[in-house]
Amino acid sequence: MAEIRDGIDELDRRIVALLGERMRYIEAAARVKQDRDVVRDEWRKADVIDKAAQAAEDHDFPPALVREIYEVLVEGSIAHEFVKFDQLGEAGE
Ligand SMILES: O=C(O)C(=O)C[C@]1(C(=O)O)C=C[C@@H](O)C=C1
Repeated sequence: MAEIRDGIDELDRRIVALLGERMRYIEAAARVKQDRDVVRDEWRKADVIDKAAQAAEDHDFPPALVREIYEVLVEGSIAHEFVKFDQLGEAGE
């Protein structure tokens, strides 16, 4: 059991490292977007979640669970992007 848990812990470190890498792209998006109205993009959110669900099927992981995880992930990313977007605006004022 200890070996299994070590394996899970190692994978979790890698998953969180990748999530951090994803968040750096969110921050890049905040720098590139010119208008606060385009920070939230519902079409793109649905596109991201659909692609993640497809990837889940490819990797034998429940797609419905990935949809739930990505709903939280993308909403958290949007919230983070708004914070960064607003900070950039304040810095430029
Ligand atoms: O694709 C974008 O425009 C992003 O900013 C990335 C992202 C995401 O988390 O994938 C975040 C905010 C948008 O609403 C849509 C998608």
